[in-house]
Amino acid sequence: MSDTSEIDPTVTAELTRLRESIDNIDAAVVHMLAERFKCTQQVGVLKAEHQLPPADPAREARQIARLRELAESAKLDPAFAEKLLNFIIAEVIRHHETIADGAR
Ligand SMILES: O=C(O)C(=O)C[C@]1(C(=O)O)C=C[C@@H](O)C=C1
Repeated sequence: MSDTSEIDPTVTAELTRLRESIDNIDAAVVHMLAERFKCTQQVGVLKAEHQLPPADPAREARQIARLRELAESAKLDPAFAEKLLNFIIAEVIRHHETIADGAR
């Protein structure tokens, strides 16, 4: 059923409306992530300047616990929220390591 001419126009309109919201949300996610990475880049510079380790497992544990609680109250799968945060943090640590390598 890939031929849209066979789909009920009210269904197509509803699908379009929902996809417009999805596109707006995806744009917001990209902008929020860009802001987050701007902050973490500054953290990376600060850590490199003061010879602090790129990763802070204790901080991560607090972030994960907090995010899992937020996810639960928002009816989002806490395991998914944890995986997403870990994915983002792994990238941040990679950036921190690159900054630290450049400072040596
Ligand atoms: O808060 C820090 O120390 C950071 O470097 C930021 C951040 C994060 O992305 O939130 C990344 C790496 C650390 O292990 C913990 C948290």
